[in-house]
Amino acid sequence: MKQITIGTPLSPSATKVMLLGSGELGKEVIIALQRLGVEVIAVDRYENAPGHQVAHRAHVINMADGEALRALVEKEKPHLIVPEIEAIATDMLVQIEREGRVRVIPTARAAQLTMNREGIRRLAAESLGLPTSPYKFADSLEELQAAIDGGIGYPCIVKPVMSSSGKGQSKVDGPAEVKKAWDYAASGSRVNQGRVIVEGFIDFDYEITQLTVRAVGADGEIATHFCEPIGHVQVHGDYVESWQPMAMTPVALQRSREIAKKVTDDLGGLGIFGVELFVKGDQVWFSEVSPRPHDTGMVTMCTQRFNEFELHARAILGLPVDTALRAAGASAVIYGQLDEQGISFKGVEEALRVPESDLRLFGKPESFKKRRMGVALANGKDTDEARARAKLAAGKVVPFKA
Ligand SMILES: Nc1ncnc2c1ncn2[C@@H]1O[C@H](COP(=O)(O)OP(=O)(O)OP(=O)(O)O)[C@@H](O)[C@H]1O
Ligand SMILES: NCC(=O)N[C@@H]1O[C@H](COP(=O)([O-])[O-])[C@@H](O)[C@H]1O
Ligand SMILES: [Mg+2]
Repeated sequence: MKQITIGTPLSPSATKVMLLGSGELGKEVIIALQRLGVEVIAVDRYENAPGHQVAHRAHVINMADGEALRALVEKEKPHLIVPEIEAIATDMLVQIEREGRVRVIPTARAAQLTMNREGIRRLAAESLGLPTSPYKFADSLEELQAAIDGGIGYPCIVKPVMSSSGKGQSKVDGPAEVKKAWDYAASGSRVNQGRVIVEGFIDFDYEITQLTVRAVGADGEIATHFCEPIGHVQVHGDYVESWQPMAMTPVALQRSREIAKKVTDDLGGLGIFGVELFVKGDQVWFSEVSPRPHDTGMVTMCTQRFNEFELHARAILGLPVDTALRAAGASAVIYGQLDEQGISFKGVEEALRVPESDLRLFGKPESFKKRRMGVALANGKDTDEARARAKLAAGKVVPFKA
């Protein structure tokens, strides 16, 4: 793995990186890359996405359209392609990578396997033998019912095979709720595939994201680095709060990292991964993995020497990383609360008066009641204090339409 030479942006020597997806996570990756002198091209499905607002150039295309994707890659000729969301034409990324002119982060195969829950779940459970919830796939309501009756049982979780941030996901407690879950999955699927995964419900004590970085070491070999574990709370499958470090037993931490190492070794390439794990006592289950920065990892903007976006930027360029924790901290999500374009925010000043707090307002052009529009960050003497402060700060910020 070679280090990439960094040139001058907007000149023939420029080192060019194309982000596929330019939401709140991509925006921070772009800022980190630009600080290292990289020329960044931001792509998303709609105009004025958060990352578009801070990139050298912005494009709006249907990223699930392989031909549109290829045409843009040929026009921009980036050195690296950095997928930021799952819903992209990953088959085309595999082809482009094969042609050898562009590197896909971390690898086109990783993007392809994680785009669809079936790909990554079968890899983790069936090829790598990692512990996961029991699961089955279904293409119709009848198959879903048969999967539940045939062993998955109640309660269970139904999700579209292609979705994220909990879209189309529901918990099913009994037979009366199966049809509703099927219909909801069909409506929430990113690409309406009409296929779902049904998973046995894991009654975990807590869940974590183990941020795992694959970066080039001084010897030129790829080494794996772990961040301190991040604890989080999810509501309806979407993260609302996260904190770092999460206190874990030594055995649970070791098992988490063994699982993270196995799955990221298999996915390969360079960059950061968010490995999602469920923990009960010393027992650990693999849930899923993002081959990119993770939403719960936004907390690292106030906890680590280098946040997860900076780590991703460094790792993909072949540069050294340092995953050290600096201070205990927490993040709390700010939802849009309104279905409106061009909203404003009251209470920013009060939020920033909360001790050791900070805010990110993403600048998304359109708000939905449950769209993540910002995040509050806070430090404290421990994660309890940080969590209380982050929630307090987030609660002070009130979206309104002027
Ligand atoms: N089998 C399960 N048992 C118990 N809880 C679950 C299970 N599957 C999912 N959950 C809960 O729902 C959350 C979201 O699930 P999952 O990560 O699969 O969805 P997602 O839409 O891919 O989310 P994201 O894209 O934000 O990571 C989990 O973090 C967990 O809180
Ligand atoms: N769990 C995945 C995740 O958090 N992805 C982040 O949300 C954005 C989409 O937001 P939107 O749906 O509000 O456009 C993505 O672009 C990415 O930054
Ligand atoms: Mg998840």
